[in-house]
Amino acid sequence: MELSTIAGQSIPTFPLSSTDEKAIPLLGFGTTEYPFGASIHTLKETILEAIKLGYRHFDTAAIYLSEQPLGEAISDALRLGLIKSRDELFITSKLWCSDAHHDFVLPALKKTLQNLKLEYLNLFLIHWPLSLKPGKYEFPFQKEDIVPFDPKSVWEAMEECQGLGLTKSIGVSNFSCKKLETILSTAKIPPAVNQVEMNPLWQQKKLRKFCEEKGILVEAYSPLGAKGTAWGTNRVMECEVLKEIAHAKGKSLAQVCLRWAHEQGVCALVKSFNKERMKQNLDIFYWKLTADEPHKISQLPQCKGFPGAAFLSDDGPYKSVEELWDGEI
Ligand SMILES: NC(=O)C1=CN([C@@H]2O[C@H](COP(=O)(O)OP(=O)(O)OC[C@H]3O[C@@H](n4cnc5c(N)ncnc54)[C@H](OP(=O)(O)O)[C@@H]3O)[C@@H](O)[C@H]2O)C=CC1
Ligand SMILES: O=C[C@H](O)[C@@H](O)[C@@H](O)[C@H](O)C(=O)O
Repeated sequence: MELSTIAGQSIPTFPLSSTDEKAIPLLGFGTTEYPFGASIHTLKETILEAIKLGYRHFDTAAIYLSEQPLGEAISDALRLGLIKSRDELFITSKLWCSDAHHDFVLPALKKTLQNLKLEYLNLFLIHWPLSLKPGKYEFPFQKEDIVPFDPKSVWEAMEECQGLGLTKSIGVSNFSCKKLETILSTAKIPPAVNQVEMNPLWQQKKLRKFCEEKGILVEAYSPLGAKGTAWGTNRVMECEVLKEIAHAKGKSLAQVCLRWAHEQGVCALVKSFNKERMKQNLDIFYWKLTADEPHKISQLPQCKGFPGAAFLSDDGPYKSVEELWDGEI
């Protein structure tokens, strides 16, 4: 793992693929919020502030409504000289489920690039192993819009996107080991990343071991439990064991969660639109957890924050959370 110094901050990076000279910074800035787009009018300034603080990795998605403000912030950062070139940034976006059909993937990526005013993404992910009727972007979506998902043809289209140079790497999100196996069984380009919920209360031990064996980098979303969102809970931020560790270290509970994720060898994506917390979340690289602390964390009872009930339908493809996560819940 190499250390790259950016804007006074050192965020460790990892060389994700041979097609991307820009290694992935192992801490990324999340741009979703609940409800989606709630602070769309201030988001550009927030992201610009994040760039000033030293964030270089940004996670967006077509469904978040944050692609456009992120693109505007990047243009402003270049104009203001905060960065010399777009190549200094690592930008991820995601294919929404209504575009998870072979012929819709490339147009969706082109639209994403247009929103971002960029010529390429660093990473393009299938957001969920799920398809919705094409053209439907309402959120929350209707159960009757859920249609069968064909991983093989969607992945082929993702590979075409990488082949065209419109994204340097491709990957998936919210995929179980079994669903990754399905992709790997026909893939010409294996997924570089699986972005999943991961925090001290949902540690993903089995999935992480599988991904490590296959050379797939795990990205941890909701590393603080996403308190206050439809997909999160306050359980992580109110966990007594984490509070005790934070108190003993003189760090915040959020910093303990992010440091723990970092020490587990994953890339953590954290969202804060508050300047002080944005700063605090960056300060996780110059101290360590002591040996007994990860041990205490590893003993915490596990409880998934977002089982994904919205993605279930009586007509399938997933009728239960066990089917959605292939029993890994
Ligand atoms: N692929 C997928 O399906 C998903 C991907 N993601 C990605 O992962 C990113 C991060 O996950 P997310 O779900 O947003 O949840 P997080 O675990 O990052 O939690 C975000 C919440 O924590 C608060 N917070 C942030 N920092 C601190 C701190 N230091 N102290 C106290 N509270 C804090 C934020 O509030 P405030 O802003 O007020 O600081 C916000 O309410 C997303 O933004 C998105 O990019 C997320 C969910 C699903
Ligand atoms: O009901 C669905 C959820 O809100 C889901 O869409 C989000 O968790 C999303 O995956 C995200 O990336 O933020």
